[in-house]
Amino acid sequence: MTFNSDPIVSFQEGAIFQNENKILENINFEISKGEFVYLVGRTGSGKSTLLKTLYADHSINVGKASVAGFDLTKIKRKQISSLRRKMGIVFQDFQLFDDRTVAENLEFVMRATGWKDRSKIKTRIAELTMDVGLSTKCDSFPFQLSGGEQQRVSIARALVNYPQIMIADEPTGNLDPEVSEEIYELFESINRKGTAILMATHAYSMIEKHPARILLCESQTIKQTSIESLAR
Ligand SMILES: Nc1ncnc2c1ncn2[C@@H]1O[C@H](COP(=O)(O)OP(=O)(O)OP(=O)(O)O)[C@@H](O)[C@H]1O
Repeated sequence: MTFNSDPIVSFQEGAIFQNENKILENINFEISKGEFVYLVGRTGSGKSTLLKTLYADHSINVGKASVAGFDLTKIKRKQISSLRRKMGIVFQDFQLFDDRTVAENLEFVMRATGWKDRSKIKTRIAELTMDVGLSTKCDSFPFQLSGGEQQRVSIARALVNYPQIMIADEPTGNLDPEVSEEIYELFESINRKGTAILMATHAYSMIEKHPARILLCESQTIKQTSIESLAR
C-alpha cells in the first residue's frame, strides 16, 4: 500500500498582492493532512487575504502554492468549484440563508454541489446535524437560533462534502467566551476525525486552552511562532 504524505497546503516563495500592493511575500509553509494550525496576526496583516488565496477567491501568481493537489498559481475558473468541494469554509458572520431552515440551508449546498438522491440527502443532513449537536433544530430558522448554534449550522454546511481541510476565518469573533469554547471543542472533534483545520483567530486564550501549531502574519510574511512569544 502506498501512503500519500503530500501536505494538504504548501507554499514556496509565494507572494500575494492586492492590486499592485504587496500584502505578503516569502511565504513558505506547509500544513500536513489532518493537522490543526492557527493563523494569527494584527488587524490588516493579511490573514483573510491568505485564507481567500487558499480557496481561490484571491489570485496568486508568484512562487508555488497548492491546496489539496490544486496548483493555485495555475487554477482555472472552472476548477474552483472542485477545489472548494475539498475544503470547508467557515466565516465569522455565519452567512446562512435567513429564510431557510437549518435542514434547508444544508440541502441548498448539497444540491448546489451535485447531491440529487433525496434519501441520501436526508441521511447526510441527519448525520451532520448530529455531529454538530443540532439534531433537534433541523426545522428552525437561523433567527430562532443563538449565535453559537448558527455557527454550528455553518460548520455543518462546511462539512457536507467530507472536506480534507476546513478554513475558518475568526469563527468565534461574534461569540462570547463560553460559546467560543464549545465551538473550539467542535473544531477539535472534527480534527480528531482527520480533517485538517486552519483557523484565523485573535483569541489567544483559546489557543492556550487548545494548543496547536501557530502561523503568524507579520511584517508582510508568514512566520511560525509560539503562544509564549505571542504573550510577551
Ligand atoms: N479588497 C481589498 N482591496 C484593497 N485592499 C485590501 C482589500 N482587502 C484587504 N485589503 C488590504 O490588504 C491588507 C490585508 O487585509 P486582510 O483583510 O487580509 O487583513 P487581516 O489580517 O485579515 O485583518 P483582520 O484581522 O482585521 O481581519 C490590508 O492592508 C487591507 O487594507
